Amino acid sequence: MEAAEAPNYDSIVNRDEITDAAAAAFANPEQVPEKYVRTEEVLDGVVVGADESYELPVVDMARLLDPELAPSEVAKLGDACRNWGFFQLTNHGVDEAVVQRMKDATVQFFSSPLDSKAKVAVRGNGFEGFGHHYSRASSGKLDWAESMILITQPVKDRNMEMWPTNPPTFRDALDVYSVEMIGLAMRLLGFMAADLGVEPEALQDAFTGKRQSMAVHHYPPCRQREKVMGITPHTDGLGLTLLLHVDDTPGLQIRRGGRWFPVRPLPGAFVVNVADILDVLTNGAYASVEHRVLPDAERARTTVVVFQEASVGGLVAPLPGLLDQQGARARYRSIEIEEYIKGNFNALEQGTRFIQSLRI
Ligand SMILES: O=C(O)CCC(=O)C(=O)O
Ligand SMILES: [Fe+2]
Repeated sequence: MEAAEAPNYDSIVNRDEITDAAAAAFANPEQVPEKYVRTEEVLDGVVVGADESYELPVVDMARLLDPELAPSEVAKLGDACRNWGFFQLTNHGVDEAVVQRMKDATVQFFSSPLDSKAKVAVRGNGFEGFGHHYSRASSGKLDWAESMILITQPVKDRNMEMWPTNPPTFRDALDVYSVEMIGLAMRLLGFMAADLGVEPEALQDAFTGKRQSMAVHHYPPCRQREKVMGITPHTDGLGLTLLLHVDDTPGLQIRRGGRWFPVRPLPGAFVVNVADILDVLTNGAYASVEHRVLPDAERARTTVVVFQEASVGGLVAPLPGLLDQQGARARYRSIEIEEYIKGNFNALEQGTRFIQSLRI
């Protein structure tokens, strides 16, 4: 593979270790150390309340796979990707045992003592390992969460010394899960292609053999919810994101028209979202939308998130087939994937959005 197709995620992200002090803070939901206090950010934007009825898009994989029901379900999928950038996916067809093993291993990993988790702690400017999520240099504040990030595919890109051995089931659970998620992503991309009016391969090829990384997040409860952020508002920088709720604790919020819409997790569903590269591939037809996490006051929340990278011939660019078919002009300029990854992480740290700078 050419160098341009295997971007290096290290040295471009800044992640803080989970120190003894951080672990102690997370274990005490009553008190919030100054390093985590960011009330102004939390209160930026109205949260749509439980009293207002709204329906986040739900897409049913069983209907997508049914030839009779597919056309209307593909339209629903397309509508979700264009107008929300997010949907919940029901009847996803992923082996329940695989999902359960991943959930169990994740819960066991986070409930083990800090010195055990710290065996795979982030190192230097490393992207992978156990630590805080990305730190925003500009604010100096930290997210109220502990996260572990790993590169999972292709297998040759794995950094096995960063893969936990405790619990002993973790590595195998993740290995099997990561393969299932590629399959799920490819099926979804086929239906997205149908919505976009291009051949399935036109979109799927952009993801085939590309990198997959994953994050497991644990958001401890916090009684002073208005003070802390579980994850800073951001858009996802890669292609497609597949999120699994390990429990039924809510916390994820999606920005729409200046307001935050809480996701009400449906039992057994995945939350799928369009990330920045898919926004570019579709020439802006699909929207990569800002989201954040607020921790719950009472209950911990744990998620497993898979990120699929994409590029076309080493470039992040609108799909040529899509532009031809629409006779449209490109809304984004093309950029090499390596350069894109660097720019994206840099922008994330500064609190800006890299794909804005690619707009023509
Ligand atoms: O845990 C969540 O609900 C969201 C995580 C997320 O946005 C991310 O990892 O990019
Ligand atoms: Fe995200």
